[in-house]
Amino acid sequence: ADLSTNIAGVPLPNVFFNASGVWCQHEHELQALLESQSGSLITKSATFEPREGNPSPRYLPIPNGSINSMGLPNEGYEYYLNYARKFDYSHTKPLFISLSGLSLADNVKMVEAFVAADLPCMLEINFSCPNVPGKPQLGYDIEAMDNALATLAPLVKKPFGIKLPPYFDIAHFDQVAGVCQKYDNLAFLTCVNSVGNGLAIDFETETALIKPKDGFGGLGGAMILNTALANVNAFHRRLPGKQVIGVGGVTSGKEAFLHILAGASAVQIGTQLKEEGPALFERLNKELSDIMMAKGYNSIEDFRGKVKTL
Ligand SMILES: C=Cc1c(C(=O)O)[nH]c(=O)[nH]c1=O
Repeated sequence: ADLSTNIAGVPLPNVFFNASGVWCQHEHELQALLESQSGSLITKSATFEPREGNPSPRYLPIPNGSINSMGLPNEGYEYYLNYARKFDYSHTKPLFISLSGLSLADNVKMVEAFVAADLPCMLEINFSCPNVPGKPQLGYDIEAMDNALATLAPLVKKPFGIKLPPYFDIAHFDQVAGVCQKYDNLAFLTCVNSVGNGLAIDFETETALIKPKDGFGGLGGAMILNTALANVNAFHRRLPGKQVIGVGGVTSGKEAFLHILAGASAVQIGTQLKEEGPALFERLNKELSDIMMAKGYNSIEDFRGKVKTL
């Protein structure tokens, strides 16, 4: 079956790529994604200055998923800007760049640098990092998000996307969609980031599993699939002129199929990629293709967003 798709008109040979933050902080990791069967690749969310991030242990697999409080470790935006400059855009797969400034001013400076470089890469601005102590995430401050978009959208000029946290209230879906609708070049939403500030405790040692933030960290993996599907479908229904990239709980072709059925135009993988490595993408392509053939679908558009209701 044909797993190709496009985001803001940019073709992807297949729907799969990494979730920002996983297998993408350093060039050798990005190279492994480039050589994998992924349909694209996205860099670790960049801040203006390089960051060490939080003390370890800061990521752990747990039953049905993972918990992390990485603390935005990254090489600084210039590292990723240089990578974007050197990237061979004749590749079959496009490059996405994730930006996660610690302030609007930092996001402005990074966006301006990328726009000035005039590169074909796609920007995904992260409004939802849950793990920077003292920095409440933009995604849960609707006014701050609107203000950020009012500043950043005109600067970016070309189509771009934002990475959103999960929402759990219909009124919030309505409010966030209302804000996003105002920005014509906001072309896609990536839903969802980790479910913020969970707590994993070891029964034997009676101790939190990860070191930062008293053990509080973002939850990912299988346990967040149904929250992710709801966010993908909520924004797919509310924003027909925009696209949604689905992420959360994809461990096989089956969950990818469900994300697309919910409305996703592409599918990112975090926890499962962290655990399985880039060979995952060959498996997912085969599993999704087999599912589509079994159901009589030839392309993504044959079933995308067509989830039925009772
Ligand atoms: C960019 C920081 C993020 C981090 C992090 O670096 O702690 N973890 C997540 O689960 N999501 C994020 O957006």
